[in-house]
Amino acid sequence: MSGRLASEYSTWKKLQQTYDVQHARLILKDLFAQDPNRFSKFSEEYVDPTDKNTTFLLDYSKHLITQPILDTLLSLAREAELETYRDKMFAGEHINTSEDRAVLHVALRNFDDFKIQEACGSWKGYTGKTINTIVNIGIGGSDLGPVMVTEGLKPYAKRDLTAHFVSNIDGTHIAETLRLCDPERTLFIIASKTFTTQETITNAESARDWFLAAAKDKAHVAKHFVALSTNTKAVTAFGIDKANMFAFWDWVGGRYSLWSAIGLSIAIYIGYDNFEQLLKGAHGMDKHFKETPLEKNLPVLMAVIGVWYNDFYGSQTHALLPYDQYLHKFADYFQQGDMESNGKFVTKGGQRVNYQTGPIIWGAAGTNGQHSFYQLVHQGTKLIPADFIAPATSHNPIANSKHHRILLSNYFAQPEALAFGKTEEEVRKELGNGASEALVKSKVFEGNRPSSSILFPLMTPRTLGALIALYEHKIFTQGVIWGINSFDQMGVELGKVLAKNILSQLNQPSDVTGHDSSTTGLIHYYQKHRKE
Ligand SMILES: O=P(O)(O)OC[C@H]1O[C@@H](O)[C@@H](O)[C@@H](O)[C@@H]1O
Repeated sequence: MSGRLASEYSTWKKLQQTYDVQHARLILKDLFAQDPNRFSKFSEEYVDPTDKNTTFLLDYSKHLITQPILDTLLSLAREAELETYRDKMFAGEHINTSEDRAVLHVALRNFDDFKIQEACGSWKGYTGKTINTIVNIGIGGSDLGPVMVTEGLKPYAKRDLTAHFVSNIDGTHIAETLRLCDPERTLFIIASKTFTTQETITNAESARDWFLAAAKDKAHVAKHFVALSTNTKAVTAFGIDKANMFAFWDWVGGRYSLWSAIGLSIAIYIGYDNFEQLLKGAHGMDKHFKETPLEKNLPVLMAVIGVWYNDFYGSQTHALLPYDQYLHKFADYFQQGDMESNGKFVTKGGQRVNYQTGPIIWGAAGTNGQHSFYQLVHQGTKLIPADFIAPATSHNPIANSKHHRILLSNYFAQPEALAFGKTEEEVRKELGNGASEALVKSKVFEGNRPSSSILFPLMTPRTLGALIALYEHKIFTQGVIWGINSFDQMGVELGKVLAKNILSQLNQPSDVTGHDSSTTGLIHYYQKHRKE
């Protein structure tokens, strides 16, 4: 985060040479054959420094690395002054330089300083009925975290409460959600750091109209609308009482905000005690990141291995593959977490980078992905590093855990198949003599496709907190190495500005001015065919 070009570091140059000379020889099958201790060397059990019961295993042995390569990757992190920038973040220095802000989501997990009260339960609606539904209206960081965590921790949910999340400006999203709600028993949580986001404010206004159509009296809004924001003025202008505003601060980035008041829907849904456990789990990982030597520092290891593929192997993407249905939003969440943080082509010093920065993050819950895109992961022409994530124990051990054993057999098998593949010789043997050459070739798995495996005992609030913080710090580390500011999001602005201009031109064809012929043609076609 010094803002220097990573390609200028001596260790970067060394890594490039190492790649050029060695990559053809980095074959997982051989690396495992040469060293029977490879697994124990390249795996680490995380034990939460504040709670020995929160653990998981990170196996990074199925990566195209040797000890000297890993050592050089860690030297790269040192040359980029990772430790200094990490300490600056924890000390509250303004490492978000473009916005001149501190980056202190880690302070929210130091929850002695932070309390939010449980808002539901005793909370009654305007007719005196208890609240049984919450609707979080927010987008981006004010939506994805609450959605991912409430899904992830559903087994801890209070069963008498339903949570909905509305984000898209598409009227279908709010309309379909409101169909499921009773105005007398619904609490709307308007989540927006800035309270100016067009989608959120428009959805909130439509929710308020829907509510008032039933409740009639504006005074009842106070019982059914709360706000999570940094912008008191805009919240009160909307008509939400200041007393119903849960504040937070500009040093909490949107995509790092589930730990703040933005987590209210999570706290209501799983209860405050469980929310606190989530924070504690993240705090444990913060401590690990802050205090563990880089050689054993799990987010750092994941980050530097990611840099190896991204910048030297030319991998374009990174897949997140949780073998846990509860984590089906995990990849969506880190799509924003990673891509909005590290999708930048300019360093903090303002230079255009001459290397790749953030990878494209994608994924789906296993085993669904296997029946969809794994064909390409196994036999396509692209190298796709992947993280396989699973719990040893399921919250739903139905059929004597038969489902879970099958799920986990797939979780173990896929990384094995990716790494070791199937040779032509093996295929030939299997098919016997008469098989065509084309058929033989089509059944070969080249292997040597790398992955990490993360295995934890059971999905608990504390474990999920640790896992989220693990990835946050991985993203931070990579941002430091690439010299970019991981904490602004200038790239989302241009489209917003253009949309605002176009919105004012949608009435009639003669209003459409100042665009290229493609954009003009598209808007004209829309104007011809709309029925409103
Ligand atoms: O929480 P608010 O202010 O509504 O922002 C919601 C989202 O807006 C987007 O444009 C991004 O910048 C995200 O980082 C942010 O989380």
